[in-house]
Amino acid sequence: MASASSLSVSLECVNVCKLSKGDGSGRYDCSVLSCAWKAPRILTGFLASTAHSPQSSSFLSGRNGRRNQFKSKCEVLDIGSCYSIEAFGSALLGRLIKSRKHHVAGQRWQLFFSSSISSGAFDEVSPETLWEDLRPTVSYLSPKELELVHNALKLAFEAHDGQKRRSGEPFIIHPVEVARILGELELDWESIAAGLLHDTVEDTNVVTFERIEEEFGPTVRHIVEGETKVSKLGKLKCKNESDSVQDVKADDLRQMFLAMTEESSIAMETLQVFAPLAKLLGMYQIKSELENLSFMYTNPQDYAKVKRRVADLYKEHEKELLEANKILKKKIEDDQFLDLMTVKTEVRSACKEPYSIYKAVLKSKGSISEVNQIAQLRIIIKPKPCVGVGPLCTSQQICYHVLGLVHGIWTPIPRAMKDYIATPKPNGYQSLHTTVIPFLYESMFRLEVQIRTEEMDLIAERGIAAHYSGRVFVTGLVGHAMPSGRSSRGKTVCLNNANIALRIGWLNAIREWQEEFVGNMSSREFVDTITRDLLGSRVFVFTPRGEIKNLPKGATVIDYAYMIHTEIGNKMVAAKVNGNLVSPMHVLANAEVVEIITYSALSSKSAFQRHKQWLQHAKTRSARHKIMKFLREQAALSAAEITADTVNDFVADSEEESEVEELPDNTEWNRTLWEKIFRNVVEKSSQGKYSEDLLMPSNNGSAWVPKVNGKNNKHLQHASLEAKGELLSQGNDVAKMIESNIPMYKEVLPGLESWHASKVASWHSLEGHSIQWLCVVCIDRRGMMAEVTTALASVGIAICSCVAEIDRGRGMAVMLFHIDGNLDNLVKACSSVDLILGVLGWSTGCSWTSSMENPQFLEC
Ligand SMILES: Nc1nc2c(ncn2[C@@H]2O[C@H](COP(=O)(O)OP(=O)(O)O)[C@@H](OP(=O)(O)OP(=O)(O)O)[C@H]2O)c(=O)[nH]1
Repeated sequence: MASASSLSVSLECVNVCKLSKGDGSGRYDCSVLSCAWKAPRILTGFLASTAHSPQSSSFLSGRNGRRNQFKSKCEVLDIGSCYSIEAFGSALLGRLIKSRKHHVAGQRWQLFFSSSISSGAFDEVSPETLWEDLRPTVSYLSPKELELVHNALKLAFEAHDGQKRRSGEPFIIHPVEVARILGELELDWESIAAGLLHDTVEDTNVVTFERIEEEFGPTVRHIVEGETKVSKLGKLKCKNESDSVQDVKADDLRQMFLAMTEESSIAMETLQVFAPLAKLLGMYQIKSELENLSFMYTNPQDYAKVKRRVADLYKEHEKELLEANKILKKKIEDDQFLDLMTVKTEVRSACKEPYSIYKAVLKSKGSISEVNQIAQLRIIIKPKPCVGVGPLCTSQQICYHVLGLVHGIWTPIPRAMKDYIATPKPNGYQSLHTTVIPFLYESMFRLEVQIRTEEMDLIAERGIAAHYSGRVFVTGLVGHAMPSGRSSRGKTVCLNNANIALRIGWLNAIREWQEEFVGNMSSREFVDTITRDLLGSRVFVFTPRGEIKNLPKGATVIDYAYMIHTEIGNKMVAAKVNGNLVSPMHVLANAEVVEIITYSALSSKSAFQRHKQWLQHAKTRSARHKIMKFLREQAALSAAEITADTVNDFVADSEEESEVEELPDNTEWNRTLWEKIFRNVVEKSSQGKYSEDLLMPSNNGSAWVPKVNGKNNKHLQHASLEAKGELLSQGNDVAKMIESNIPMYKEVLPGLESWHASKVASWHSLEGHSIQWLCVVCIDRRGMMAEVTTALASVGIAICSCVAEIDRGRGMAVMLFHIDGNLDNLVKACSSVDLILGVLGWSTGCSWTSSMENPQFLEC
């Protein structure tokens, strides 16, 4: 049983919109379910928020107020930017209830339909008949919990007694159906009780929240109350708009006319948002139901064509499928290894779902009449919990053995094999896939074979619900039986926490994103982020330790760094792929080994500049958000005058640009920004530290202008510095050089300060006057010097002298240039030097003769 406390994801707010009541009540039933739920509550809220008539033949049968429902839904989801995976999970589940019946309507090779409430049995509905019907579904609960659920059912019955839908169906059937679906997902008793009671307070006078809390505890109340608030909000909204009754009716009528188009836009939304979310949550059954129904509504012609094609193919290949099934079963039965290692191995025939077939057609740019591969065989292995002494083999190894059997009897199609056991999908899905041609010499009938254990199959069907259900799983090692959990519906279950933890890694990613993005991202953006980043095509790369990391296709090193850890992304200065230094903008390819080089002492300015550029190359929204946050922080640190507004403007711009994933024309922006930073840093350095009289007056009484490289340099801003501790004097006291304030200097190369000072002093002494210098600290790599000098030359900076040192042990280098150039050029130069791959930072300044009492410096 799923426990409310069993999940690490605790979220503050659940927002849910009812799809439709389907009862013709004409009320505005958009709802917000707002409560602090744990993950299992996703499912309860999701169902509880959705009313559905099992008898309805329409996918979305709400009649009146539908338009408002959906308008409000968007508003609701955005309230206070409070969103959560529960919100989406809830809304998602809402779509499920309706779809149940369509399983029946659909021509499937394998049908299942759990509801046993028949439409003709309305008159016989009583608490006891309903309980008889529901009980088997929730039989995994303890006797005490069963009693509580039974009591909830009795109370719900009492509350809804006499209430009927237009169809004549007693209202109580809806909450019982909700409870049934929750029961099928094996959620905890509180979720199921709340499912039964979710409409009792709102729709009846019998039950109060206090009573629910008294009889069922605060958790059940919390869920029911949250759901009820949602519905009330919809009603209040109507009142607040102070519409007259006529107005409301007119609006209802208008909406009736719009209903048909609404249905298709709702179906479209389901396809675009909710089905992908079901996929994300690993709820493949639900995903398929939602997709097929939406497909039917959005594109009835193609839907019908696909169904016809499936029926034709089925007729055509039915015999082959049965034969293949038989051959495989025999092979499995005769296999001694399987006999030794497994309790049983099932072979099930299945058919690809209509919408999946259609997607494949679109992808191949073919036509529906060309579809020829729809048959699937699923081999579900149940390993023995304990064989002999010690581990004999893992359950995964049994799967690979079965794959060998399949390939031994049938010809596999080259490169069609997929190993989702070694590299599970982000939603936790594990299975081996291969496609074979079983009767190669007689027919081109293709068969997709999926091989997995019972445990993997459970996750394949239920996804997140399997993780948080009471069911625990078969251990990975055959021969090491873990303590057996409750046996649910005859299935052996054992705990394997490591596996579970591994598989819910993606859930943690969502949680992390949610924490990260609350307040920064609208609900819709959040859904987009998840669907795009987690559900699109993937690329698999390795960490230097050999762990597999899984990113969206097109992701760059930047995405990888941020996926590993926000701080890694923030401190990245370069990266290696397969041992070679690459740009962080490098687009990852499968099987690359990616290593991130970080540097903690990067100056804020430098970090700002490079991350600004990276922003355009981060493919994942998650990385982009993290970079934007970082940029704000760095901008604040770098220069007070780069106001939050400036950065916000920039961030807003880049958000828009990010859709097209293009590099911005950054030259103008860079220049302005860097000028600001330069001037600001210099000004900041002098703020509060120096009194006016310490500034050296010029001969003509105006502010003193330093002579640099022998010339009066008007462009240089200047500041005097406290003599205490920060002066570097060198040699025969002919020059003083002020250390620029970039912390990396001390760490990068030992003795750097004195090396730096001595070089500057010697240039100073050689020239006989102040000189301008630029120091670049970087990673030691081929071509670095050429790139830096090119950057300087390209903006008109003259290089008078240059020295460089390499620390091979650390793979770092420092270059010191005696330069000649004005501030504008220097700004441009530093800006482009900063973007050179492997540059960690730079500083610039000028030397002063010792005769000057108040040394001046320029720091960048
Ligand atoms: N339960 C579950 N099953 C999965 C998952 N991913 C793939 N499958 C199953 O494997 C089939 C083939 O998937 P893949 O081998 O990845 O092939 P693909 O690249 O063509 O999608 C899917 O059929 P399909 O017709 O391609 O379905 P669809 O995923 O395109 O809708 C589906 O039956 C998953 O995450 N969970």
